[in-house]
This record gives sequence, structure tokens and C-alpha cells, in this order.
Amino acid sequence: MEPDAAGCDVSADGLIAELLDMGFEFDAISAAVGAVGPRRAEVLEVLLGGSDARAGQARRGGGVPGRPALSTAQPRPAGRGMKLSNPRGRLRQSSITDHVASATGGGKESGREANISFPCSSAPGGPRVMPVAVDFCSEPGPQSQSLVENSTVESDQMDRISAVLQKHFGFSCLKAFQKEVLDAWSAHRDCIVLAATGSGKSLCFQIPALLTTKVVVVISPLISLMHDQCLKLANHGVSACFLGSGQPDSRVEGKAMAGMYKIVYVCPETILRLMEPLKKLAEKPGIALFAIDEVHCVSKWGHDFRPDYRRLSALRENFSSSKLKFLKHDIPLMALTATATIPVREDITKSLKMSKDTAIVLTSFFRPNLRFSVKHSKTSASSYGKDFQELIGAYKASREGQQILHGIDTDSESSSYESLNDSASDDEDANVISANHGDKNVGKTKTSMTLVEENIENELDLYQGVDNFDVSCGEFLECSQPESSKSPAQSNQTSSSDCGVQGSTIVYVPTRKQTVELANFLCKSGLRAAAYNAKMPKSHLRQVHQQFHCNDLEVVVATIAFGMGIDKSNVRRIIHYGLPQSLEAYYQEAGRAGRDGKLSDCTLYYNFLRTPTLLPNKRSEEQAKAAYRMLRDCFHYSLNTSTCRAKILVKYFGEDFGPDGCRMCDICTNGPPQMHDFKEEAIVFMNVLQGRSGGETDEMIYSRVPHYSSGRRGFGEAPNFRMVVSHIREKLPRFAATDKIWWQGLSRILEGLRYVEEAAETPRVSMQYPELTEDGLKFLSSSQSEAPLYAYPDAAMLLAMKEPRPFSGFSDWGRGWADPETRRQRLAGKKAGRRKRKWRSRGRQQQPGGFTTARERLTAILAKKKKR
Ligand SMILES: Nc1ncnc2c1ncn2[C@@H]1O[C@H](COP(=O)(O)OP(=O)(O)OP(=O)(O)O)[C@@H](O)[C@H]1O
Ligand SMILES: [Mg+2]
Repeated sequence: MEPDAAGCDVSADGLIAELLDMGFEFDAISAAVGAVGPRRAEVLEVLLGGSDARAGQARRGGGVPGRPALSTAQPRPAGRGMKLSNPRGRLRQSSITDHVASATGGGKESGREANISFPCSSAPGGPRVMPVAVDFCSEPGPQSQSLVENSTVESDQMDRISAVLQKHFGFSCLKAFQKEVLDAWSAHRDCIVLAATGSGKSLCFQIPALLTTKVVVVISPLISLMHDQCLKLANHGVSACFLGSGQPDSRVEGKAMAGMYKIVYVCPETILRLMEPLKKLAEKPGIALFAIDEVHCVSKWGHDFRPDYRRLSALRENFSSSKLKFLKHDIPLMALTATATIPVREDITKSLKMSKDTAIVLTSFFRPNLRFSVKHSKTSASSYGKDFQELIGAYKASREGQQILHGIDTDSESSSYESLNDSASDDEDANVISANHGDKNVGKTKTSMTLVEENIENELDLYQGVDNFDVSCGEFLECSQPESSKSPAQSNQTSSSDCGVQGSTIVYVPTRKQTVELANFLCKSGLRAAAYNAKMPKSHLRQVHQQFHCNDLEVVVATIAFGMGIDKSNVRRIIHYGLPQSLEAYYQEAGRAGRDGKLSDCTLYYNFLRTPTLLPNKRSEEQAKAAYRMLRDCFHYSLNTSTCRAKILVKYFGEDFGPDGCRMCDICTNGPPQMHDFKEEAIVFMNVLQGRSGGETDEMIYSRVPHYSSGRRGFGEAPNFRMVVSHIREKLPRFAATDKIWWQGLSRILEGLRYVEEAAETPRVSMQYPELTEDGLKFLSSSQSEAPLYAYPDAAMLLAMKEPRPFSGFSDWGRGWADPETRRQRLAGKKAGRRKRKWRSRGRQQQPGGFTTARERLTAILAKKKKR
């Protein structure tokens, strides 16, 4: 809009709306607009703390009585933001500028008090948190543009930062959230960065190393991750080193503690050992910040808890200005993750003892280029052919195209990958078990063991081990390319072959055994595939990393041991062949796809007919509850048939997706199934829970379902789910063929409506002891007059209807009794009588001590005991 005669460049209402959108408060905006008129630039200057006369006017004239208008625009606790009486008159936040100045020797680090920050940043419990949209291109979107314009960082210094960014990383500008994080850091504030996978969190802690003479210390959970990042930094002209938990190299460690590298990556175990040398480093040349990457590992409620991460509270305890007198400010903590739910975030701030003034920078978790889908599969060797046919076809077609173009013979390559997997599997013979985990037909195994918990445990990678490489530390000097590290970051330069338009694929499987089997299957089918699991030799793991990053491998079949933070741009598919243990883990792993912003697929295969169980692990009762909750959420995600998958995922992390779906996932493209009126079935189910007659027909005479008391609260009152279903099947012939899986689906619907709930203290994934709620009782009492109960059947219900498994849990004899026709015949006819007698006599024979029934025997035993 052109400025009008009065010099106003926008309408007052429009400007107020825009500023509200940016996170400023209404009172402050009206005060500022009242003072300087609807001129965007001037109003912003006032709001952002310009100390000119107009700002003074705004504070005096337009504020809420008794409250300075400026403070309302600042999402900062009053303690720091209210120092208006400072004799210097103008107070402003120290900014990146100050650090740039310190880095370039242009002046001492500013000791000025901070009193302004971006409206999006906030401290827990106080100011608001505003999500910032993440763009996956280097150009800022409209929102980031406005934030950049209104930054506290002046343009010439911003130019300097841009130059650093361009020179070292080749990017034209920071993303909005990166800018916000840097602003918090420059104000010496702690910061939690919650940004989508692949959004560029690393840059938030890497840039400070280039803006100061101080060292950035990064705590990272995996050697492979540290290794990749160091290598990339070296290629970008930034010296870095990593210190793992294995055999320390005193030379590298000594140089790191003397400040010879700009960035020092350390695993949590090691940093706790290095407290004293770090204190010396903090004094000279100084520590710019402690970055804690993948910080969800701190939380017991997260999906990848590491006890050593929890001990990182030592950073705040040891590196505060009250402890180290030479520090002007506490060394800021920057905690970064892509997968933290709201309780996990709270746990992080508390566990790390982050300051009350912590800025929370939150971006959208939505990844618009990821196409999510879920497919039913047995996920066993017998289904490999069907499930991977498309993948094999796609790679083969692309290979043939390349062969035609380049005349390459790829046959020899696939056999070499096969032998790679074979040799890896030979090494692992001791760990390969014929545990029948999944399917009997699965490959040949040499050692036979029974399926007991320790064996399953031995077959699983429960978390990614820190030392997943055969090196425990390493240094990467600017632009140097150590011979030993020709891998990840050099991906595009050293690629001897490439994955073409198909990019790379990661297949996550639950067991180590499956990594080898499936990789072998893919190799035999002609793909360049390799297995990856924690029990394989470290040299093999390193080789797989290297080949994967260099596009030598098309597919990596891995357990969760295939690391967090894998930053490879052209991963086109993430396939989960089995249900992950949580949606956090799933989103973290799926997030490795499409980092170049191109369309990529995230497909989850799961056997809908199987109720998932927790992987064996040592957990407290409380942790087990949380783990079951997470697994249940993941199970429900897989069974969902009606809500956009991306929507469920981002909502899980506390983000409101809005009314529309992603328009790409299987749900958005296929649409939901037809709704069904579940009223009749719901009444039947809930009546049985209540133990009363449905009263519809003569057949519906309900006796109370047997209740079993196991001594745990709630079990005595609520019937076992299996018993409820058996009861319905026996009493109501029209449900005789309705599978338990279907009733479980109905119980999920009723649970969602809060009509039933789980009575067991530690609820499992599927309901075990259903119980009516108050709402359920109300529904039952008004059910005759109530409207129909329409809902979408979930994926398991649809499958149960498509592939009915009548009487699946019954013996042949029992089956007959569930079928009314057979029952009638049996009761009436000779045959039935014979059968009955036979059963009785069998019962008699089977009971030792000559008792007719087990009950008789039990009564006798109890009576004997009583006598004694
Ligand atoms: N300002 C920027 N402009 C363009 N690309 C960027 C920018 N910042 C980072 N990137 C690129 O984004 C990619 C992902 O970065 P990074 O590995 O830091 O992601 P991340 O957020 O840490 O992901 P994860 O949660 O998986 O660890 C990198 O390849 C990086 O080069
Ligand atoms: Mg990262």
C-alpha cells in the first residue's frame, strides 16, 4: 500500500492484525499505533524497544494503566525485561552482532542487559510459544522474511553472518527458526529447539562457532553421527573433532581441551569425565555454548532414553557464572530434537536444569514432502516377495535405464553385496536363533534355541549404541580429508555408482536376524543391499555407512541401530517392516527420507491381526506404563482409517494441523471406509460388561460373565476381554463368527467415546479388562432413544470382516456349541448325548484321585487344607 497523505502505509486494523500474528500483544500494539500512527516500520521500532521519544510516548500514552506497554511486547520474564529505570536509558538485547564483534576482535563481548527478544521465543510457563514454519529451501518464506526484517541484528552484521553462511555452507540465508535460535544464544539464553527432522538444527550450533573465538561443545549420542558431522564441517572449512567413549586418544583430547578445534563433539559419558579440562577451556578461549543434540534421549518418557544424558545437568551446575567467577553469564545450553512430546519437553528442561528464561523455538513438525502409508502384511519371509516386488522392480528398471546409458554390468555387484551380508551373518551365528520369531519358514539357522525372553532380547537392538563405529575419536581439520574417513559427507563426490532417480531406501526391521535375511533376499533379487545391526562387526557397520552415503548401496536393511540424524539428501523411501515401539521413534526414522525436499515415501507394514507387545527391556512400573502408552499410540496410528496420517503425527507432538489433510497419505488419497452404525454391537458389548440382559430376543439372556480376580486392583470387577467375546459368541448366534479382532476394534471405538475403559493398572496395547464408564452407563440407559452410533471401522476390523476367522479360539467341540444349529442337534440328538457322555467320562478319567470334575478336586483340596 502506498503511504497516504498522513504518511500512514497500512490501515490501522490491518497492521494490528499483522502484528498480532507476529506474536505481539494487543495492548502494546495499540499503544504503539496510537503513538506513532499506523506506520509499520515505526510501530515495529517502538515494539522492539526503540528508545526514541515515540517509544516513550507509546509507553506513557497508550499502555495499560499501571503496566509499561513495552513489557507486554516482550515475551520475557519481568525480572530481565523490566529494567527500564537503567540510567543508560536505552537497554537492548545483546545480539549476534556482539559476538561477531568479539570474534573479529572488534570489541569486548557486550555486558549489556538483554531486554528484547523475538516474540516467538518464550520461557516455560510465561510467554507464548509460536511455531515458526519451516521451509525446506534456503529462501525464507513470507513469515521468516518478516522475522528477518524485524530482527534485532542490524543489517551490516547480518550481512557478515550471511557471508559466513555463504562461505562455509553455501546457503544464502538462515531459516527463520535458525535466526531465532541464534538470537536466543546471543542473548545468553538457554534454548530448546524443536524442529522437524532435516530442518537444519545443526546449523544453529555450528554458526556460533564461526561467529566467536570460543569453542562450541556438542553432546551427541552416536559416534557415526559425530563422525559424519565432523567430516562435513571439515569439508566446509571448519575444524572439528569427536571424542567417543572408547579408548581415549590423549593427543586429540588434549588439543580439543586447548581450544584447537572450533567444534568439539563429545558423547555424554565422556563429557562427564572431562569436567575439569572443560572448565579450563571455558576460561580460555571460552565455550560459546553447550549444544545437546537429540536431547529427547534425556527423558525417561521419550523413545530413546539414555541414562548418561540425564546426568548432563552437570553442565548447568558446573558452568554457571556463580560457579566460575570468570564467566559473565552462564554458558548457554542449546537443546535440540525433532521428536519431543510436551511431557518430554518439560522433562528435558527440568532434568538439564535449564534456566527459567529458556527460549523455546518451535517449528512445525510437518514434513510436506513425506507421503505416509500403512499396509497390512505378515511381515515375515513368506511375504518378502509380495511386499518388495515393487521396490525390486523400481530399482531394476532404473538400473536397466542406466545400463543402457552407460553400458554397466551390475550382476557382479549384487553378488558381492550378497557375500557382504553372508559374511556378516556368519560372524553373527552365535546370535542368530531359530526362535520362530515371526515365521517358521524364515531362513536357515545354525543354532537352535527355544523362544524365551532372553533369546528374543538377544535378537533385538533396543537402542542405538554410542560406539557404533570402530573408531572412538578423530580430528578433522579445515578442508583436510583424512584417508580414513572417505564416507558420509563426501557422498556426492566419491560416488562410484549411484541410485539414480530411485535414491536410497532404508528398511527397518525389528530383529537382527531379519536384517540379514531380508538383505540377502534383496541381493538375490538383484539389488545392492546390505544388512546393518548392532551385533555386526564395527568395521562392517562403518563400511555400510560409507557405501550408503556414497550411493553404492541402494537399500540398507537395519534395526534401529542405523543411526539418528542420518543426513543423506536422497533417501526416497523409509520402509518399516514391523511396528515401531513409538510414534516418536517412527517419526524420527521416517524423517530420514526426503531431506532434499523431494517427494519421498514412508511406508509401514504391519500385521493388523497381531497385537504388538513391548520389546523386552528393564523398566520400572511407571516406565512400562509410558512405554505401553507409546506403543498403543503407534498401534492406533497403524490401524487408523479415517484421519490424515501427517495430521496424527504432528498432533502427537502437540501441533494443531488445521482442518485439511496432507492430501498425499493413503488416507487422504483413498478416503475413509464407509461409516458403520455400531449401535447394536455396542449395546451388546456393553450389556455383557454390565452383566445384564439385552432384552431384545429370547436368546439374549446374559448371565454375568465370569470374573477373575488375580489380586490386582480392577481385575476383580472387570471381565476378561476374551471371556466377553466368548460369551457374546455363545449367546448370540449372529455374532458367532465375529472375530475377537473385530470386537477389539469396537472396544477402541468405545474407548475413544469414553464409554469403556481399561481396568488393569498397567493397560496393555489392546484392552484386556474392559469396564463401563459413567458415560457408558448413561449411553446404555438412554440407548433405546439415542441416535445411531456411526463410526469408521479401523483397519483390523475391516480385515476381520474381509477374512473372517470364525470360532478361531475354539476347539472343534467348542465350535459346535457356539453354533446354535449344531448345539440344537447335539442337545436333541443321540449323537450329542454320546458326545456329552464321552466328554464326561474323559473328564472323569483325566481327574486324578477319582474326581468327576476339576472343581470337585479343587474343593476337596481346599477342604483338606482347611482341616490342617
Ligand atoms: N539455512 C539453510 N538453508 C538451506 N539448507 C539448510 C539450511 N540449514 C540447514 N540446511 C540443510 O538441511 C539439511 C539438514 O540439516 P541437519 O542435519 O542439521 O538437520 P536436523 O534438523 O539436525 O535433522 P535431524 O533431526 O534428523 O537430526 C542439511 O543438509 C543442511 O545442509
Ligand atoms: Mg540433527
